[in-house]
Amino acid sequence: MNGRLRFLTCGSVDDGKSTLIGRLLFDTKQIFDDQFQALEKDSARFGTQGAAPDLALLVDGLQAEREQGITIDVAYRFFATPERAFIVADTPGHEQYTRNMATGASTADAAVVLVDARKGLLTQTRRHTRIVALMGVRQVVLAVNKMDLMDWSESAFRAIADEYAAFAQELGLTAVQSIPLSALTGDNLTQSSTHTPWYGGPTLLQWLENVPAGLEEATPPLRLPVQLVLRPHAEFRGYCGRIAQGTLRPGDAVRVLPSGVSSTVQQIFVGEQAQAQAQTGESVCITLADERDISRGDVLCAVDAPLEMAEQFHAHLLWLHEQALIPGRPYWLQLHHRTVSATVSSIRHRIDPNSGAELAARELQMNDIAEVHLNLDRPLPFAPYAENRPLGAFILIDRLSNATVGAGMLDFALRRDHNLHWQQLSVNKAARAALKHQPPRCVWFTGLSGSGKSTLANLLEKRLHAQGHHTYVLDGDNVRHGLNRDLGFAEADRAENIRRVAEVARLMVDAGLIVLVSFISPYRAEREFARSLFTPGEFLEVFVDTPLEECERRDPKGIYARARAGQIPNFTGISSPYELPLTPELRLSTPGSSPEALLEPVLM
Ligand SMILES: Nc1ncnc2c1ncn2[C@@H]1O[C@H](COP(=O)(O)OS(=O)(=O)O)[C@@H](OP(=O)(O)O)[C@H]1O
Ligand SMILES: Nc1ncnc2c1ncn2[C@@H]1O[C@H](COP(=O)(O)OP(=O)(O)O)[C@@H](O)[C@H]1O
Repeated sequence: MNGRLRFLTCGSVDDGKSTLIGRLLFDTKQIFDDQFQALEKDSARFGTQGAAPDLALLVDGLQAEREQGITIDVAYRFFATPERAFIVADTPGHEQYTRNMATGASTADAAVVLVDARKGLLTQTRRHTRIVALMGVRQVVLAVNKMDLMDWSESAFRAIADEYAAFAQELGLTAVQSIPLSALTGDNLTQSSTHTPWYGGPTLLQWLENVPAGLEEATPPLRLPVQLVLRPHAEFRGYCGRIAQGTLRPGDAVRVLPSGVSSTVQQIFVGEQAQAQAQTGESVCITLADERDISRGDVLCAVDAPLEMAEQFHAHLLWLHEQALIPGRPYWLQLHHRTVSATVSSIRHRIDPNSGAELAARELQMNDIAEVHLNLDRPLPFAPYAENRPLGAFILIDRLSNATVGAGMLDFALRRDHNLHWQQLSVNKAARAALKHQPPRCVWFTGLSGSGKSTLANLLEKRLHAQGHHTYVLDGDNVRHGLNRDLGFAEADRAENIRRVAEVARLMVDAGLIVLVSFISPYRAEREFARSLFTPGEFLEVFVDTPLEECERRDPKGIYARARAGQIPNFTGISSPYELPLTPELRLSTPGSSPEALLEPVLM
């Protein structure tokens, strides 16, 4: 046996993926008799192949069944020949295809890229190959399918194979094999074809049986990301996870990251069994000689070769959501088993899937691939994806909907943060606030233009000032003339606008001030980010709740009239969204009340 091979299939819809997997299962005798009889019946009713069994129905049928139940991103099928066992990631071909494909590719040893011989290479072929290469899959086979419809033309095959080889070479895929085949007839799939005397290479199955498997290095040093801490009773504390690299033996000295504390491995369990050794790819539960504070997301490393830690990265990112990626907007980032807050600080460039050209981009749309700079809210242990997939692969999650919106690969740490250390200052926030005899606060007014944010913030400042408090008002109109002069009103600009203002407000609160912020701040994501910069109780969100009609009626700057006349694009409430605050500390409904009356409870 050549060990187990994990592979995935990809290509455009209708290239014959289901038929190909169906035929592989069928020809390697993975299909039970009763399934085959059902298939013959279904083929007569729904099939596209006349009286012959339609093997695509086998896969599609299972898929339909699956889609009725819980949604599974990727289904894994198992089959085996005397030579090898296989796990094929079947990535359903609907609109979430790219996401599923990326998930499948992240654990695959090899990829089968299908093309329709009649169509040749398409954008989708190139995009998928790019993702496969990006995800670190080095073994790629091009299955030139439907050769029967091209009369087994050698020249047609060569043209496609040569074009693909040149493309693959650019991506660093040097060992690409192209195979002329027909998934429908089975030619060159599991049996050598009599139609291609000019082809001397392997069948697809031979290629799959012989291609090298295994990705992660089994060589030291040890890296074990902790997935779970087991504490069934007071005497036992086990740390469980899958070894990402290296070997592990009782007595080994380990260092825990990020904390840096060290200890010695006491016992290693694989399942219920105590073992003398475990290595890369094995799921283990270990105990340590000392009581250490270790939690999910920590990484155990060889004591003398700990992982690098960083919080700023150069990375490749695949965007997976209809809602565009907005630089500066905070997302959750999950790296091995740790979740932290992160922003894309800049999009270096987007990559053209066809040519590989580097294109300028301010946002990323669904299925875009880009190189970006990432900013995490704290340093994490990591390895470049090219060196170790489990320690360099991350996903981005929307903070409000919890949807996975991006998948990426860390390339390297940006050295900048290594030279930057928080200055330990002896006069701190508490000392500054004490001198001012006030608790520092950030009062964040949000609402439509004309809702009354500035009026209320100004009045509140006047009152606080009269009481002897130290205050400052940050107002959209003013800040946009200076610090944020470079920003407009597109979604990405507004996100950056609020990010900067939130950071400024944090500095002012750190200075001991009561800061009153008055910005439309239409997106929940940015308001939540602002909140996250402060300690609990320090940040007060005040929703100035005035209906759009009332704001339009007031129109103190005549701005709504111009927006309605089509003179102002992306106008909040008209052609750009305002996401209502869900749980503000305070909601002030302004129609029918004076600003003084509204602020009375705040000042008591
Ligand atoms: N397209 C568009 N949409 C909304 N508002 C616009 C726009 N263009 C200019 N203005 C004027 O800019 C003020 C809002 O700026 P903000 O920085 O508060 O906006 S945001 O928080 O970034 O959404 C806002 O001022 P306020 O009326 O004080 O809210 C408007 O006068
Ligand atoms: N209860 C109220 N609170 C605040 N403003 C009010 C209220 N009632 C009427 N207004 C009027 O609404 C307008 C709000 O404008 P402004 O404070 O500049 O809003 P924003 O800063 O949200 O754009 C002002 O003309 C103000 O006099």
